[in-house]
This record gives sequence, C-alpha cells and structure tokens, in this order.
Amino acid sequence: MRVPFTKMHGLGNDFVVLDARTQELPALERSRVAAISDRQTGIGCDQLIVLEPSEDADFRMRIYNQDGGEVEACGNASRAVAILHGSDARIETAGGILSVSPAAGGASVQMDEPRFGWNDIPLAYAMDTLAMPVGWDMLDDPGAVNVGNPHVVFFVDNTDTIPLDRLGPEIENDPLFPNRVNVNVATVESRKRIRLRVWERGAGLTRACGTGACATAIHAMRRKLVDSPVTVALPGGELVIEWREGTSIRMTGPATESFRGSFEWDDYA
Ligand SMILES: N[C@H](CCC[C@H](N)C(=O)O)C(=O)O
Repeated sequence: MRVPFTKMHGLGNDFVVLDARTQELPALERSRVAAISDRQTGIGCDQLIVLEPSEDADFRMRIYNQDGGEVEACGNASRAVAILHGSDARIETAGGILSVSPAAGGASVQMDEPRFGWNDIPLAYAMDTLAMPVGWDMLDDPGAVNVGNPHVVFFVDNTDTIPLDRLGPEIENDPLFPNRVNVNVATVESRKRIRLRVWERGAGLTRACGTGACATAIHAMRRKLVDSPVTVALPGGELVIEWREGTSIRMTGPATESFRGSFEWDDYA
C-alpha cells in the first residue's frame, strides 16, 4: 500500500506526518515507527505524527517518538499540523485538547494548564516539584512540570558546557521517572529570555522542543526568574511562551513544510 506523507519541522525538530483522516492506515507497531523514523534506513524524523478523525475535536494527533513509543504531547508538531490544516482547529491529543491558530510562517498553540503534583509528573515518590532534592553530576536542584508530557528542568550557568548526550539518557531513564522524562537544561539570560537545550524522551538531542520550552518557561516563572511572555532560544530558533498561574499555556513560533512524498507501507516492517 502506497502511503503519502508530509515532512515538516518546527525550528529543526522534524516530523513525518501521515494523514489517516481520509486514508485508513493499519495499526502502527513500534518497529514500524522506528523503521520509518530511522535517519539512515528510513525517511528520518524525531517524531512520527498521525492525524485521525476525532469525536471530541476537529481531529486527533497521535505522536510517536523515534524509539516507537506513543506519547502525550508535541509542541512543535502542534504548530506544524496547524499550518498543514490551514485554519484554526481544536486538536485532540493523549495529553489533552489543544487550540491552534496558524499565522504567517507558524502558529500559536493554546495548551491545557500545566500540572505540578509529584504524581502528575509522574515521580516515583512524593517531593516538592518546585525544588527537587536530587541531582546528577553537575545538574541539581531541578523542577518538574507536566505540560501534557513529563519534563525535568535544570538551571545552569551555561547550557553549552553541559554533557547532555551523557546525562540526558541517564536522567531520562532514572527510576525516579516511571514514565521516563524529557530533560531540559536552561540558562536564564534576563527576565525576558531563556536559553535552552533539550534531551528528549525517546528521541535524544533535538534542535528544539516545544513542550520543553513551555515547561522551562513555566518553571522559571514559578521561581520568579522571568516574566510572561518570555522568549526561549533553542538551538533551532526561538519560541514565545505566555502563562499565568491558573491559566492555560500559549506557545507561538514558526513551523515549516519541507516536502511531500510517499512510501510503500510494507517497506517498513
Ligand atoms: N519527546 C517528547 C515528545 C515530543 C516533544 C517535542 N518534540 C516537542 O516539540 O514538544 C516526549 O516524549 O514527551
């Protein structure tokens, strides 16, 4: 079966988007997701995105990490799908309902309120998620935020000096995080600007992470280090995050359609 796809990215965090709203697709096994996502032997992407019909929203967006695992949220993909859809939409995800509005060259995304309870992240045992008494090597005193998916946030003097390729997987897979975790290392440059690098659960180092930018901005606001809105500068570019305690999160930034193609379903088992 020939399957059309759209290759997209948000600040270099890239996606293969399959539209199952009009074309029925067989179930996606982990191995097939990993094969399609593989940059050497497959099409290559950080996440595989599948659009489906929805009872509760305009459509549903399923998100699969490069390792084949299905997850709850993907901020950059939400903006990419918004421009693909071409008009305002409510999108159902496993992490909640999103409202997206495409604009010139990008989109803004309204997401559910963040959650901070230790068992909402989730963590394996109770602790204060605003100042967690844990550390790994030079990374300590983190915060944890769930923005549909789980994030841990460390503030450091200079993000470029952190060996995230080594510490990222160690923290991602630590038993403290029963669902694993996305690892954010951030430098607060001013009350209006944060620099961020992310080791993503199930995808590794990416050029940008939309939910990571949201989680990091919110944690910095909770610690009174930045104001809202704040600009988050990732290796791939900048996002603007707005949030007030007790309200939903708004993320605004670019998204791009790279190219369209098709593949033979049975080529990726
Ligand atoms: N790795 C993330 C999913 C993708 C998030 C990232 N690509 C974004 O833009 O939010 C997770 O396992 O929760």
